[in-house]
Amino acid sequence: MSTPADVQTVQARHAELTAQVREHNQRYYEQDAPTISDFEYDALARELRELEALHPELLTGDAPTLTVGGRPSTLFEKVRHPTPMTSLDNAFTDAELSEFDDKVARALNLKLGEHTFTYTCELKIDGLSINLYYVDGVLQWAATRGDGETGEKVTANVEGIPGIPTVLPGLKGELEVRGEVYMSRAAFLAYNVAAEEEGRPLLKNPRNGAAGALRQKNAAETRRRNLDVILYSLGKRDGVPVRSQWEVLEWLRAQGFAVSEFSRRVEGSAAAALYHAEMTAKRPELPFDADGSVVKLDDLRLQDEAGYTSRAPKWAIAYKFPADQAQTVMNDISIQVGRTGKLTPVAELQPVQLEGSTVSRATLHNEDFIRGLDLRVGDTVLVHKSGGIIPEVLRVVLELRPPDAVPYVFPTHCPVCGHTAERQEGAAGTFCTNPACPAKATLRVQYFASRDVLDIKGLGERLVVELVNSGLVRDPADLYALQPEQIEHLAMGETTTGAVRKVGRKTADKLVAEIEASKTRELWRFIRSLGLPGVGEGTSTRLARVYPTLAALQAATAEELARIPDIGAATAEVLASGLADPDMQAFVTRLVAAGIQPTASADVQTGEQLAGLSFVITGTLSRPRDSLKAHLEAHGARVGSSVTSKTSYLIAGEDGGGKLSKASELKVPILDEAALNALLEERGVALG
Ligand SMILES: NC(=O)c1ccc[n+]([C@@H]2O[C@H](COP(=O)([O-])OP(=O)(O)OC[C@H]3O[C@@H](n4cnc5c(N)ncnc54)[C@H](O)[C@@H]3O)[C@@H](O)[C@H]2O)c1
Ligand SMILES: [Zn+2]
Repeated sequence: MSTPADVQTVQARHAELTAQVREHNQRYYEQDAPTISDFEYDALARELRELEALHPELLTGDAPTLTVGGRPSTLFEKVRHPTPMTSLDNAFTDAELSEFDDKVARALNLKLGEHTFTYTCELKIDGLSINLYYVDGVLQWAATRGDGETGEKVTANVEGIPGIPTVLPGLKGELEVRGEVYMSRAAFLAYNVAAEEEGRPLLKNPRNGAAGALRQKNAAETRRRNLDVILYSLGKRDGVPVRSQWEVLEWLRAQGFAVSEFSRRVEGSAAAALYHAEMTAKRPELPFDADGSVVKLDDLRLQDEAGYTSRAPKWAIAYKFPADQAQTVMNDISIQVGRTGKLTPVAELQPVQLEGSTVSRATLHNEDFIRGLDLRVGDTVLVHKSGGIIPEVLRVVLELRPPDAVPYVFPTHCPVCGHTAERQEGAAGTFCTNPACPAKATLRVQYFASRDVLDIKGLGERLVVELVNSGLVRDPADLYALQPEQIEHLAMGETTTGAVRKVGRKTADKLVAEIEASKTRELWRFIRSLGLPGVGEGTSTRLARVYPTLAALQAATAEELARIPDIGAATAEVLASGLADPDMQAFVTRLVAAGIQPTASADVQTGEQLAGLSFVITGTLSRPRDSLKAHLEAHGARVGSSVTSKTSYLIAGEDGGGKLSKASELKVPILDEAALNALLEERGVALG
């Protein structure tokens, strides 16, 4: 018998949990911005379900335990799913999986212990569900799950995702194909590396990256995230000859849909548990984030017979993986100084096992990241592996904070050289202000020589440290003055017995030859080597298309730079001031004096030499305007009819008229015919 006091606490706890689950649902499904991890969420939802099972009188019709997902966003057109999209119930142990097996038997009125079901086991991909709707074999729309009844139409955002055929020849009637849109770990990590380098916000995790990309209106950003899809089930399926889940997967594959290679058909729930154990072991090396396996009754007829609860099928269960996060103590925060002089804080952790490896450090990105988490030395923290690879601090376990822990004060001086460190306007990072900081010099030279920049073979990290420490090299331009006799006696590393290994004459000769050969690398590599904030491979390539030499780039103004596609006004400002910096000017001058001779970028192909440029033509020229227009367009340029701030050049013949004043007002450079011909020649475009 429960006392009134018990009833009150149960009611209070129920109300509290209901409010929490509702709030986290909204953050997760509607705002794509969860504030707790899935494991913490699952624990809350589970407690709530258990409470409701014990006290069914607490259960109301609008309980979050009975609903699916969140409200569809008003940003998108809404669409009703022909058949509802459901969620999945969870299991966390082998015992719970076996309970599920019994429940299925009961739902089918079979005697316990006298059945062995065939199951199809799949990975539960951590992405966003999608419904693809076809009529007579033609894709009509793609929609998110939304609240299960009504989703958001995101057809344009799935275009270009490999593995979604838009036409299925020979099919009549209605078809719904369901699956998961996700960001692969590789795409996620690549996105974040570029974002960090270019100063854009980082993605929290692949599922967030996919959800954000699918549910937004900027198609360019969606493409940038390189989404993938895996399809795994059918809703309406007029005329599709399948009798089992396994046949559904085979049919989908035969139609050209992207299908998982990790699925398996097994006999009995013990074999399903084995599949789960195998996948748990495989998890760290999967190409995508997965949060469990899904065990589905294979026979579609039996599925129909078993039926659904209000939110999930009775014939399938999500068997969740154990937590991929760990709790540990942060002993200290250390500071690393990077190539740009950026001070990066790093969490020094009490070593902890996480997904098969020992984690003892995690990047903390910058001062704001630490402040956002209110991270203090001595705190207990939750860590996980971002993209399955990079250790990251998720949050502080506040209940375990030592009473004497104080807020972290970010250093005001460079830990390597002792000069002042400052935060720059508009940037998240704090930078060492000493242009001659040895940490910077070493990393700048290492960066310059690295494979993605000048690609100088044989110039390893250790050797660069020696070159900087011996005073031979203070910046990358010094490399070009090196002589073999200066290098041959330097240490290059240790032998297996611990003795110092010298460079030696032969290697020194080879290295000097490699350095010499790098003088004619593609221009974009030299642009990238300048280490301008926010300039990765993409931006370097775009800049190399517009500016034929480093000197031309150096003279670029912010207005000019802002005209280049994908470079915004803010980036243009940062670039222009970076280029105008006296140290940068001196460095470029020294590079040029060292005799570099950059070649046109290899990715510029015939037909693309003028890509990124937009022209307006005015006045009378020596050739017909139409033919000039066609010629420019044939090489990738755009030719507009009126001068705007995005126009790269105004080509002016005799009697240019009003467009000339417009161009000078907007500071658009004006080319006469001779200047145009010079530009074309520079780009390797025939005069036409
Ligand atoms: N962190 C938070 O604040 C928060 C809040 C709400 C929900 N969540 C998380 O969201 C999930 C619960 O949401 P849910 O309702 O989408 O249920 P679910 O993710 O547990 O299961 C249903 C979904 O699994 C997906 N799925 C992936 N692979 C599948 C496969 N092979 N076969 C069938 N389905 C497959 C489908 O999209 C389906 O809709 C949990 O992981 C939960 O932790 C987290
Ligand atoms: Zn310094």
